[in-house]
Amino acid sequence: MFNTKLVQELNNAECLSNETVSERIRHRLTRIGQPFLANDNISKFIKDGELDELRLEVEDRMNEVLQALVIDTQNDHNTADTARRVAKMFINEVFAGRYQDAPAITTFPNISQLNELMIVGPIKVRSACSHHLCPIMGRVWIGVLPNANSDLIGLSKYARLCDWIMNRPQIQEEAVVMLADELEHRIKPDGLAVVMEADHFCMHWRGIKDEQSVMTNSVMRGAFLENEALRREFLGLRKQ
Ligand SMILES: Nc1nc2c(ncn2[C@@H]2O[C@H](COP(=O)(O)OP(=O)(O)OP(=O)(O)O)[C@@H](O)[C@H]2O)c(=O)[nH]1
Repeated sequence: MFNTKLVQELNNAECLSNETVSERIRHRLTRIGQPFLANDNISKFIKDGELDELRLEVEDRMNEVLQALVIDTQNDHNTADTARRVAKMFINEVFAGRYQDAPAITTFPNISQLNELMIVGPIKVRSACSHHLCPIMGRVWIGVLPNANSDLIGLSKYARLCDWIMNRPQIQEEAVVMLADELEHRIKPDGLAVVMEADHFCMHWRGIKDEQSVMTNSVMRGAFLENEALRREFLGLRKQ
């Protein structure tokens, strides 16, 4: 049961407090025990206008990071505006999948009762690893085995969903599972397969500096798990 008096009191307390916007949002999340890990979406907890405030707060803190790196942002024309650019990039672009609602996905009934394997890909994916915030660049293939009761979604929506999931700090193993969960929930197919193949710049650019290695992982659900021939067909067609 919604306690309107309590909600009102909490809203009043928020208005009166000196909290920063990130503290306000964090308190809303912790109050109800909602996780806010790097690859969680928290859009439902952000009120109108607060994303602009959040961007300004990230800009301030990014400026502090640059100060701590002993970069003279006052006199260096190249970095004078870097904090603002980075904050905008994090909130509006590369981590937007944390702060924005899921893309609108129209579903269509499976009138023709399609029950054949369908493959979409390669879909280009871009993300950043949760450990170093270095880029991850890769490709995804999705296999769907619909049934008569499945909902069909438009082709472009596979790429939009990938974008939404990957525009967060991620690790690849969790990203494929998140993507599979979203697709399964929306399409309700008999089988679902997701394969991701990605370059991790935390390995290429820094650290071990291995240019060659690529990580490939997959999630197989339903018919793709039970039916080896179907799985082989999907993996074979993906290679082509
Ligand atoms: N399993 C997994 N590991 C990842 C992913 N992205 C980056 N990593 C790895 O995460 C690890 C972080 O390891 P740490 O040992 O804590 O960090 P580090 O000392 O900077 O590691 P080095 O990269 O070996 O220098 C590194 O081995 C990365 O290569 C991912 O998507 N999945």
